[in-house]
Amino acid sequence: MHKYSKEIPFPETKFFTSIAKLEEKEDLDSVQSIAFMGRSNSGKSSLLNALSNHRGLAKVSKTPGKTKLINIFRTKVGFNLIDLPGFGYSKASHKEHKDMMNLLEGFLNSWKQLKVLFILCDSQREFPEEELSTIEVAMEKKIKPVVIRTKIDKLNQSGQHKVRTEMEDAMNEIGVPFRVFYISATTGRGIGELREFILETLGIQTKVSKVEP
Ligand SMILES: Nc1nc2c(ncn2[C@@H]2O[C@H](COP(=O)(O)OP(=O)(O)OP(=O)(O)O)[C@@H](O)[C@H]2O)c(=O)[nH]1
Ligand SMILES: [Mg+2]
Repeated sequence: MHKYSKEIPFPETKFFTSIAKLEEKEDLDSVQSIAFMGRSNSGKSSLLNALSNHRGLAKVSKTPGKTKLINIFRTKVGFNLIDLPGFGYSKASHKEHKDMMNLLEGFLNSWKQLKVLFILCDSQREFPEEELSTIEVAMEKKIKPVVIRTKIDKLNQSGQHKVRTEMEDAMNEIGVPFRVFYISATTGRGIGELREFILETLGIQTKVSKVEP
């Protein structure tokens, strides 16, 4: 049994593989998995790097639509961190958007050991209806949906307050509470708390055993 402290929780997260289609998944979904979905440019790859404390792990880009494949990273304790392709970037055609949404839906339908679906949304943007429906879809499928409002460093106090209110309204709209994290991959805000949540949800022991003096 690996024992991690909260401060250094995902050491040795490594790139495992990429797949373009769900038909290629074979038994990749036989270990516990958490996935990150969200619009292009919402900060999925940046968050993965911040969580694993590994700057160059997932490719970060100023050009939206960088991550087109399902990128699978694996931690030493054997769980998958999945960087899903971003959707909804302006240059994508209608067909590309549809294909991407089908891929994401197929993912939710077929990935066996998916424990948490993180839905990322840039704090500077309004929370979209499509993401709200995704929360409901995940709940129906008994996958825990968790919203992550990213790039919180870009907002002042009143802006942050507005984002919190927006999420309260979203919960009222669907009538079921869900967990929300407010994070910044740039300053590290909320990252520790998020790590703790992930490890607890996956049942991975977070306490480091005391070494005898
Ligand atoms: N200020 C700030 N910028 C951020 C933060 N997280 C990401 N960014 C920036 O946002 C842009 C997009 O980040 P990515 O992590 O590549 O976004 P993505 O969701 O993986 O995008 P796709 O791969 O296109 O789907 C980059 O320019 C990042 O540097 C953050 O917490 N704060
Ligand atoms: Mg990306």
